[in-house]
Amino acid sequence: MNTVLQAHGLGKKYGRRWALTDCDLEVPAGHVVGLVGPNGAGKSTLLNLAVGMLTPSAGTVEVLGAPAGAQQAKVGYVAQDTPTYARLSIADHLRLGRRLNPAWDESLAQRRIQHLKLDPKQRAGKLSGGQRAQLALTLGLAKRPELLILDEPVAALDPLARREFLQDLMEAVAEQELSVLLSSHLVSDVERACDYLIVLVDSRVQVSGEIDTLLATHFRLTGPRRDQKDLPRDQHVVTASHTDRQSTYLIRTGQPILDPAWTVTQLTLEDLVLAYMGRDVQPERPVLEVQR
Ligand SMILES: Nc1ncnc2c1ncn2[C@@H]1O[C@H](COP(=O)(O)OP(=O)(O)OP(=O)(O)O)[C@@H](O)[C@H]1O
Repeated sequence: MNTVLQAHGLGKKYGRRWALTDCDLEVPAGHVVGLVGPNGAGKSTLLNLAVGMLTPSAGTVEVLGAPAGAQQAKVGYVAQDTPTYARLSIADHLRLGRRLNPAWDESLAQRRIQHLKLDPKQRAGKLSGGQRAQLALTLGLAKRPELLILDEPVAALDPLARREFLQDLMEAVAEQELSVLLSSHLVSDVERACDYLIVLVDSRVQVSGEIDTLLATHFRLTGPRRDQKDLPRDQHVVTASHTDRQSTYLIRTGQPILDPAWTVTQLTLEDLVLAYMGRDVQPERPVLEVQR
């Protein structure tokens, strides 16, 4: 697999408290990857380590084949609070982008600002939260990076702006060789824009893989009560719940489910994400990567 980001045993400590511990993760090239996980899972810490804004307390992280932070011209980053310079105008921001980035795409930047109906003379400090996010996202896209890292990029946008932004992002990916890693709490946004999913809980990757493959290999089985140990070995249990008479399993398998006792239903992406987010962090049988 061609990767744009690789973390091995990665950890970050703030004072005496670990924010991320022993994290192993690979992000494949050529995808829009959605990084999903509960609050405090370590997503922002991981992304900050990946762009070199933080230094690891343990382990390593490589981006585009080099230590994090060494490829700044090729990596675009929009942090969670979409920081901009309050006293600089939008036009100043674009000027700065042009000066600092060798591959700067001025026409893309101008087009987006115009389309967003933003006044180039307006200072960033006077923009609304959503407009500021759009400015930061415009700078990230116009940099024409090889890897664009976005920490909750659409959180401050209204639903229409969110949809348009994700559309722009997908177009940019289709037009150029761009890989994207974005964190989000909104599964619907991940579903719309991403083709690859990573679920991170407590610094651990619970599942990762192409979304189509994940959806084709995860099922809900409902039927008469049955012990987990009586399931076929190729059926990896993600979650299980039982009543006196009935069992419900959420399983991963690459094999057909032949047992007629089960009612088999397909999962939505939200079902799948919630199942992995809600279960114990250390699975009985590790379910790390789903491949066909
Ligand atoms: N500057 C900091 N100082 C101390 N602890 C921190 C700091 N930043 C994050 N943490 C802690 O590290 C852990 C991981 O935080 P992080 O922000 O990486 O999680 P996250 O997955 O991005 O969460 P969210 O989805 O809420 O944004 C949390 O327990 C958080 O309290």
